[in-house]
Amino acid sequence: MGTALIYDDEMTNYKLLWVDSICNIEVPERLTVCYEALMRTGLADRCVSIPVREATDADILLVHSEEYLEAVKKTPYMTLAELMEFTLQYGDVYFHPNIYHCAKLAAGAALQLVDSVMTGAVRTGMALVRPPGHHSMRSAANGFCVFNNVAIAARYARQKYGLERVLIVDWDIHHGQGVQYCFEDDPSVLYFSWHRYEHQKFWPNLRESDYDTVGKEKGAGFNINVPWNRVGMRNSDYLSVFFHILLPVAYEFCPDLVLVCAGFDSAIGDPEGEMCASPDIFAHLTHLLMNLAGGKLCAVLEGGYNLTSLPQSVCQTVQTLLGDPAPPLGSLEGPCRSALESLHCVRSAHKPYWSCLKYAADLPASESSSKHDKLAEETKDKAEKETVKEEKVWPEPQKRVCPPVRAALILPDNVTCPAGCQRFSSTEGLDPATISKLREKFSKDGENNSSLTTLPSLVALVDKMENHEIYSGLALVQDVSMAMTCTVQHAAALFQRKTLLVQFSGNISDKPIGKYHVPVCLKKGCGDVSGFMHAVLSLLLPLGYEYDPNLVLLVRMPGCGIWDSVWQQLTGLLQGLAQGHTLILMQEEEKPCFVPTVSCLLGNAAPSLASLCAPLPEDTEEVEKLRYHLQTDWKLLQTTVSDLH
Ligand SMILES: CC(O)(O)NCCCCN
Ligand SMILES: [Zn+2]
Repeated sequence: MGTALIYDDEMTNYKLLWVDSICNIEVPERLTVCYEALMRTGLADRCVSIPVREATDADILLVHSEEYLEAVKKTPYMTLAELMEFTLQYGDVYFHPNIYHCAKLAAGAALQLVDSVMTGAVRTGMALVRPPGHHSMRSAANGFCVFNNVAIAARYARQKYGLERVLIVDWDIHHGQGVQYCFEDDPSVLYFSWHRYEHQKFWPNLRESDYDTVGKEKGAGFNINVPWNRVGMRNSDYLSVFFHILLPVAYEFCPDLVLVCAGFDSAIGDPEGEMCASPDIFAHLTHLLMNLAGGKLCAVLEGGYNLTSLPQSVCQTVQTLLGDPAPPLGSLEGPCRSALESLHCVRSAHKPYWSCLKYAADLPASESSSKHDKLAEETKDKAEKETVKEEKVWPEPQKRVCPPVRAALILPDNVTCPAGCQRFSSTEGLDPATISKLREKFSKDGENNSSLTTLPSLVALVDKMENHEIYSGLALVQDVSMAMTCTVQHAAALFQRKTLLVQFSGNISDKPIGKYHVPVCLKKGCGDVSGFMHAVLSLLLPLGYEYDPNLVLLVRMPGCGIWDSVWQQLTGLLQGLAQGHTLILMQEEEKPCFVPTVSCLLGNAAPSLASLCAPLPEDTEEVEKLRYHLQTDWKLLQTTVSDLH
């Protein structure tokens, strides 16, 4: 299924009409540079273009009050002086005779996106809109926002499609307090936001933007605030929060739909965020959310004020929605101390509400309230001394080209090759010496068992992945451990190759734990979905991202007992690594589950898991023990400040 792109240049037809040094960054060019970039790169043509529509009064009243709507309705007829007067009652926002019209289009665009995803016309999509929405409240415009586009979309989706659970991920660098207020007592909408906070010294300076605001009454636990108390956060800081807070909670919440407040002022170069995450991080943030809710993901533009990193980030997001391989992120160095403090505080604040955080560490002693206020005082003094904003530079994101063959399969002759895949058996390009060497190395006691015949094809397949002719592969073989040994040895022999080998077997590994050997023994083996997903999200993914392999080898030993649904989630998630070069080895008898596996290799979303229950205590302790043991080597495994040595 396709990816929707919703945009209309009518939303560029309003702008600031007077001098205002706060609002002057919210310019029409924000939309035009994004749309032009999507056109120039050919990404727009690959999307399904869905027209905008005006949100109706009923749509807007899902979130806003009648008096507010009536007041905004008067703005098209106001003189300049009246517009300025009208604006004064709100914070950090401006009005224009045409902004009401554009605000209806922005909200309507989000609703069109929800409709096209929920009706199955497309699987995912992005709405390029302005004015943004996540600061606007029931009866107030705020922070360049007039109507709360995403909050309206969430209410609309729940009402029209009877959804039980909606996840809102707000990666804009500002706290969407309007969204928080809207759903803070509502357990059916989980709102996650990270935001520049600097101990309340950054706009909108709200005490309730801190990590200890977790939601009210029935909504307790369903509001997650991650404050960034320093600027300069990088890719590792963002990924740590996804691996150790958002993803475990999101999988436990098990949403029917994912809405993203896609603000890109969290990217490097933005004057508001002053962060250092590269535009291609949004390819990974998007990818990591795409296997939730059966892939139903709607991204709606919020902020983003650097006219270079904004379009780059938008293109990275759309290209991932289209299924192109995620770019390599280069060396990740682990979260900085301040990010680790925030991570630690958020996990401990939400410990009572989420079983995946049941074993999270308690609040660090330093977070006692007196320390909290003192720190706020200190930071205020520092923040008041106007710091000069240095000009940031960053490399143009790397071109992401999808290899001509999306999935190559090595199959026994009697197994049909599913549509969209290519049967692979050629050993062309392999010199005979290699083939005979494989034979003598792997043939046991002379018998010429047929699994020998697949080895040269496997070697040839790895070579074609190496030079990006093939995206991913799968082999149904007779002897999976021989195939594994051969593949690992060959891949290791290739220049500069790092192979992440993930092996699923029923029996316990005897080799000791090491930096490059991590046996995870779960009490019920791969059969326990929540224990398994816990290990994948908080151990395997961080390890894999930090290792940054060129190849991911997934080996399913016979009788490992892994559930197909979990196997598909894993296959989907791991395609964020190695530019999607995933090679799967399975025993021939496992034929029944190879078609759903192939579906994930083809970029289709994995089916949603059921809501995860608590992992077994033994399994959580096993994962925590491994994490603790390995985090000196692998910094992305850290989750508490005490982890810093
Ligand atoms: C949409 C948004 O979050 O980027 N708006 C930021 C407003 C900043 C006002 N100082
Ligand atoms: Zn913002």
